[in-house]
Amino acid sequence: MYRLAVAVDTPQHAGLGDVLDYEAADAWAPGTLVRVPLGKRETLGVVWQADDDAPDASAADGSPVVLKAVIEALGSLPPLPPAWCALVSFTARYYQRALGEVALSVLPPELRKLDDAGLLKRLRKLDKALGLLPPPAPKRKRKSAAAEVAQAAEIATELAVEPHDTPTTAAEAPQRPPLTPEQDTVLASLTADFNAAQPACHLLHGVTGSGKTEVYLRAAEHALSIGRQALVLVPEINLTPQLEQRFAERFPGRKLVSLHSGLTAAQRLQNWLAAHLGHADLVLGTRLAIFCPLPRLGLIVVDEEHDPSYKQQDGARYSARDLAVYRGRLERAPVVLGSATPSLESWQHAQTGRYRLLTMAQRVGQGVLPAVRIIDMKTQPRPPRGQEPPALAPPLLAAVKERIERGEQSLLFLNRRGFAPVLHCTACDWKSGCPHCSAWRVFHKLDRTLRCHHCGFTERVPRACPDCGNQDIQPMGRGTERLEEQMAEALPGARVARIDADTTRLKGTLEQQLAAVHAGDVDVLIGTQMVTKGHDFRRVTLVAAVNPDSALFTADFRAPERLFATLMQAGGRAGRDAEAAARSEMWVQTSVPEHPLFAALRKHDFDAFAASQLTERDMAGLPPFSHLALLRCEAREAAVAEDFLKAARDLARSLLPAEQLTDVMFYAPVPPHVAKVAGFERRQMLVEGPTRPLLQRLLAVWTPALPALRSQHKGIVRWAIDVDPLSI
Ligand SMILES: Nc1ncnc2c1ncn2[C@@H]1O[C@H](COP(=O)(O)OP(=O)(O)OP(=O)(O)O)[C@@H](O)[C@H]1O
Ligand SMILES: [Zn+2]
Repeated sequence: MYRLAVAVDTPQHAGLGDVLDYEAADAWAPGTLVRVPLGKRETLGVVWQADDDAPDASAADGSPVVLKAVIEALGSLPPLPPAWCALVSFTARYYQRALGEVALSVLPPELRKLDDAGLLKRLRKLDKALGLLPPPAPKRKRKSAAAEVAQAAEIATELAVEPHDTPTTAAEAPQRPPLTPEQDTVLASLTADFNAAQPACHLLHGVTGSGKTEVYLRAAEHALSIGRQALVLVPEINLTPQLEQRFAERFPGRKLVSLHSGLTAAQRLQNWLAAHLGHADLVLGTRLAIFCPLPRLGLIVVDEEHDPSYKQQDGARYSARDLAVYRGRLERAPVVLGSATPSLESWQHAQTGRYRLLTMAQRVGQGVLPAVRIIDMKTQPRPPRGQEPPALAPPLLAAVKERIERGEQSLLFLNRRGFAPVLHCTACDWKSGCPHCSAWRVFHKLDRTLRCHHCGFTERVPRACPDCGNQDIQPMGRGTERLEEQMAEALPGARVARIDADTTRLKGTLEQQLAAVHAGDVDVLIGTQMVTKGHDFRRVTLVAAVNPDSALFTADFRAPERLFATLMQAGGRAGRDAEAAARSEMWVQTSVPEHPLFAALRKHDFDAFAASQLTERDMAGLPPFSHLALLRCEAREAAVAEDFLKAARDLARSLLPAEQLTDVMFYAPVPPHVAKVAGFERRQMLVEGPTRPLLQRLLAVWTPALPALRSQHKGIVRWAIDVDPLSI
């Protein structure tokens, strides 16, 4: 019998250690999926280590330990590669989570339901879909570890590593535009790096419309041409269909799969299998795709690398962008981080030479960036008493009308969905608060509901004020739904459309709506962030940020960086067609026009903006000049949450060696932006270390001590550590 150390998803902080030992008749290779008993359940695990030499274990007191037996190995599947195990180990360690939790959470959920026979069926189905010969039926009984390893290797070679004969000849040669000189330079630098002993991480800083996607396509083409696989990450699911289409057109006859949360469980498993077995040449996906095993990985692209959605916001709060850099090093694959507005972290790495900076400063063709107009809302004429100001200042409305007359499109960006962010009573000043959260409930007019965007609590809009019975309750402020209504009124005859999370709930609607925009069936498009990223709109010549200020008035030190990126991205949707570029405009309505970010925006000067922000960060000792972790917790009562955080701080101080006590800074526990959600008070405490290793050393001793501390603080319902937190 063999002893296998297996990673299983034990409850968080159960104190069971990282892996559990089981016995098996075969020494299954590390990375093999197994079904094992856990308590009364049967669960999926990943073999982490197989020990040939220690069949009889004994406890510290000398009595033999009785190990539970592995129920079944999913031997039809080649083991997950060592690089996958290494990436998962690193993620667990760095982000302070249990190994098994990370390992299991990044596998397709469908795998948990399958036994080996079921898995074999899926594999057969996949082979049939790909027109491949069925794999040899793996022997169920294995005789020795050596035979097992040999067989695994055999299966791996047969299934995974051999490139498959794909009917490339039948496919029409795709159209490839000749590269611009900038693209050419960038690409030469990238392709040269494929031969490097240790390929670099590249930061591709290319203005919007400079043709970054074309660079990704060519780099992927190079990777494929040398028999490797390419992994391309995008921030949002809604960008995958478009990119998928561009890649599919460019690589006819190649197998391309996508991985994102919008797929059905069965699709996700199929695509993951195709990648893991090496059948897929290209994998396109959102952040979860960073964990997709790829036996021939040769290139990782992270598009819009600055985008916050690369950070997972629950469970293991990993940054897929940062893990891409790590994975590239691990698997010796070049990494390309692309953005028109890189994160200041990546930008700083490029300045210090840790990343290789590649620049594309010109738009493709004769394209120029839109002229930026900042409207000072303080100087706009005041509306009559009791009325709200119009959504668009008069000069902006006139500019939109002009576009409509010319048959051009305008895009109005408002990052707030619903009709109005709050309803209020004109008599007693009642407001539509959420009873469970410290937030307003948003008025959605279409279905006449009040909805909390934090806990989901939804009610019909009351006919009269719940407090005083007054019938006159009014919307305050403006969301996309209301903006759409107001634009339809202000622009009679215009075709106004709206794209946000509410209009795109049904599968396929987003694609339809975008197609209508591309086809020119829309004059004025209203949307949230969703429409500002990545889209290659050819008819848009005016983009307006209707109310961007709210993004600035938060305590988060990244607020200006984020708003600048959002506005640059949004502006980047205008004038993408060279012919119309010269008359394209980006309008910004703000009551703080003096903010330096608007001056930089007007000049499209990312470098200057980044330099000034970095100086401020350096002076304030904020990232990237320091490293942060955030301890969050929730309790019914705020005092309980605060006491826990204070106790955790004292504990951390006691764990730090005396000479480092002054290096690590603990901020006071504070409520986050929304302090109460679904009835629980949230509090958080920021820990700041001068270097990553120092902070990591503290976390490595601190986190394991927190479960015991929590049990002394009875009211704590949840706690978690967020390493490199993005929103504070
Ligand atoms: N070498 C080229 N010759 C002609 N057209 C090109 C070339 N490269 C890219 N294009 C076209 O230019 C447009 C903009 O390119 P692309 O979408 O790749 O820009 P981008 O840098 O990714 O922009 P964004 O950051 O705004 O998403 C696309 O329509 C693309 O097809
Ligand atoms: Zn709520």
